[in-house]
Amino acid sequence: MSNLTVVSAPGKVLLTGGYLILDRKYDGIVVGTSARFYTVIFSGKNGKMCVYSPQFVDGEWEYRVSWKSLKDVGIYSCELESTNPERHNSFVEITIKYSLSIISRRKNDQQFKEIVAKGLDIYIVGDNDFYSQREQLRKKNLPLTFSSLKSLEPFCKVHCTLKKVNKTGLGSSAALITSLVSALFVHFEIISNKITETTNNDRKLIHNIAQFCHCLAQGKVGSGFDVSAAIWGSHIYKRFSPNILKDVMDQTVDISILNNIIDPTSSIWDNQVTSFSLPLGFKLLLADIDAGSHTPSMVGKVLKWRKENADQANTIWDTLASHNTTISNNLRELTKNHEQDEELYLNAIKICESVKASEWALAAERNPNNNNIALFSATFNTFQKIRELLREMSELSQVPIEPPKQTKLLDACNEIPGIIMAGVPGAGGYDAIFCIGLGNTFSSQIEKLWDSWEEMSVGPLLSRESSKGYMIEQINNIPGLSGCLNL
Ligand SMILES: Nc1ncnc2c1ncn2[C@@H]1O[C@H](COP(=O)(O)OP(=O)(O)O)[C@@H](O)[C@H]1O
Ligand SMILES: C[C@@](O)(CCOP(=O)(O)OP(=O)(O)O)CC(=O)O
Repeated sequence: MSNLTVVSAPGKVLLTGGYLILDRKYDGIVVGTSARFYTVIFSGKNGKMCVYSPQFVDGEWEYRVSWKSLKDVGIYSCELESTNPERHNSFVEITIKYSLSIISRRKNDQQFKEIVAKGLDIYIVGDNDFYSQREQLRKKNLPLTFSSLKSLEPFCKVHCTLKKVNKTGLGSSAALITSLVSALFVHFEIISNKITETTNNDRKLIHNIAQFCHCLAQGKVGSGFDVSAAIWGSHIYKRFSPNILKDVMDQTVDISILNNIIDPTSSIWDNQVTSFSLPLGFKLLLADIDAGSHTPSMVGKVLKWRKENADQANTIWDTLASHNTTISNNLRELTKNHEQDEELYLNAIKICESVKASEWALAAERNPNNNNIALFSATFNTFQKIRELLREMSELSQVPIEPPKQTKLLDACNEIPGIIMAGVPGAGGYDAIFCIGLGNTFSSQIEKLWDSWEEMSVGPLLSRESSKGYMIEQINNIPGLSGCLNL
């Protein structure tokens, strides 16, 4: 068994399907980000489970591990007792407790007990993009730009506690839990430590456990798209039935029952992962807006409105779903077209990257032999219709999903040549925007627009799309990782 394990998991952006994906009838496009969480595990020495998040003030938790024997012979549940009862990180505690309990069920051997008895040192860090870097840049007198962000050290300190940190909405808890579960399962050799040998059942096992831990830590069974992105990277997501986890959402759950439920061969899991990634030449840019919205209360209000206005809501939901499907079909067709005739496809990108999307229909007429241009134009128009419906939802439910201030900013982004989709990710609100453009020339113009936008403070993020899910890493291949662990 190796003494050192490193596993990373990506953040997420929900491009289509906000609110709809809470309902198993609908799906949505979720993309993985290049921003990742890293869990690093070393075999310990002092018999304790020590967890360090060096980016944070007070980011240290120390636990004594004990095993509670359950009714059947050989079934143990792991108990963690904090050596400092004033410090708690329930997301981390729940994840370690249930991961070790399930590992013990699957690896009831001497070696496992010896390793746990020695203790573990666990380090958790997230790429800078997960947390707002405005304060760091202000302290260094740097403007809020891509190049200032690039000048920050990797995994830089945020100078505050985890409770106070401003998150950017990339799904820190899902990426953290997924990287922690998978690192523990790799460390104890339940799943292979070679990414090339990772089987689909390995991913399913980690997925099921991470969904359970995330739901328990959040105190509710959510749609789970963020954990799914951390496991599989970009894909088209259809949720699992909430009933699968409803009855085990309890800290006193019987581990043998839980172990059966999370088993990858269990037929109860009905989530669907359809492979998807952005077509070649598409580039995703993200920005965090210094305003903030409270997602859970927005979700609660939208769902209440839907319940009270079922007919009207179902028409909007179904129309949105059909537009969302058009977007994913178009993008998948474009990927196929690129594979079949690269020259024609690249030519379409070249033509469209220097023209505003509202003029692509004309370009398509002028180039009738290149149907990629018509597909770009149709994708832009369909996404505009999706935005219209989200604004209608906003008005009817009185929830600012795409509020007027965001509309103004997104419309300005669409004026830049090459932009094919500009929208509010996930639940929407004032938190964030995304832009997807063709080719390379739009990035600098978007940066200028965001920098000069006066109505709101638009903070670019460095993340791009990365279609990969969780990965087993070598510590020295990740710039800045070993340095930030203060080893
Ligand atoms: N770097 C980190 N180290 C340890 N725990 C973390 C870290 N980042 C996030 N967390 C855990 O995730 C929780 C945040 O979860 P949540 O509010 O659901 O955020 P998000 O919407 O980003 O997923 C924190 O309270 C903490 O328990
Ligand atoms: C409304 C939703 O469908 C999408 C919310 O997406 P966000 O990306 O906005 O979520 P948070 O990370 O919780 O802020 C609710 C859900 O599916 O959980």
